[in-house]
Amino acid sequence: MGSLSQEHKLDVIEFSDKNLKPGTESWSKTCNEVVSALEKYGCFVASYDKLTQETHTTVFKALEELFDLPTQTKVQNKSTKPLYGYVGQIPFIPLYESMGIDNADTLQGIQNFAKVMWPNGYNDFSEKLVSYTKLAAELEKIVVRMVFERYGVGKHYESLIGSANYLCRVMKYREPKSNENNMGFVSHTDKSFMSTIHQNQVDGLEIKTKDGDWFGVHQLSSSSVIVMAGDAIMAWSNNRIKSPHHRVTMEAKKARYSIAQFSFLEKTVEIPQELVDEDHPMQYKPFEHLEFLDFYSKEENRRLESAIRTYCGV
Ligand SMILES: O=C(O)CCC(=O)C(=O)O
Ligand SMILES: [Fe+2]
Repeated sequence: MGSLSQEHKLDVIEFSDKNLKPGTESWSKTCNEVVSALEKYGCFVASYDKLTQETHTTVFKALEELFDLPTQTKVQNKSTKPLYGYVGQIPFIPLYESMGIDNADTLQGIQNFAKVMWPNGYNDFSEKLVSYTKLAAELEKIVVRMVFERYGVGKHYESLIGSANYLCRVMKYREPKSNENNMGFVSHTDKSFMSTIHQNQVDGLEIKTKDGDWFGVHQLSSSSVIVMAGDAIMAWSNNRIKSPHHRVTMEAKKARYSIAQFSFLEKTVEIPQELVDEDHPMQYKPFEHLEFLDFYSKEENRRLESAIRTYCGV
């Protein structure tokens, strides 16, 4: 792997009560910052003060307990939806293990998952995890609203976000052994509309710029959440926002835990007509988000340079 560029750094944008009142000057300023960061790198760091140190600590303790379960229990995490179940024990990404939780912003969704992991009774895993996932979903909705307002299509926000379903993937990257490569997860773009990522205090996420340079994401705090554009918002925005390639490289001699939460829209996604004009001809046909996921889950489509372009590009 090539060396990392030191020239790039993700913007850090503050999300606190004082700049989250729609209609205020500081709300508009934050909308501008959000869109300019997304247009530049496809992601940014939200400093989200509702996410407390206590929630952070509680959630990652719960994840440690979860990943300490026997593999034969963890593989019971299955779903009828493509790409929603257990992933691990894969020879070319040996450090990586993850599980998927559908309807992750609801206590019920997490309880359905927890019942499978602890069939004989039960701890308070769901209450702990939901204290994070609800905040992550809320943050994502604020960001989406800001993007819509900034692009002058606020009137489409409610109907789009009303159809969002949240998949949470909880992840563990174990530390590499001395004879192992430190690749945690391969380069990819997310298939979501948007994603949020929160990590324990172990770094590893790397982002690719539009010019092809890779850089690491550092100095995250317990209230930092990375907000990242997925392929679906790239299509919806008619390529104004690009979903960035990213990967995980393990440097520390300590396990990394992270929580990625992905929004999927259970409706047809189409570019608002306001975002199509002579200078911005329509780049993508309308598509069903979950059918796109189905397409991507097929082996022959997993290594496409851009699955979304192949799927519905004009
Ligand atoms: O663990 C991370 O920081 C990133 C995970 C990721 O990119 C993904 O699950 O799509
Ligand atoms: Fe990702």
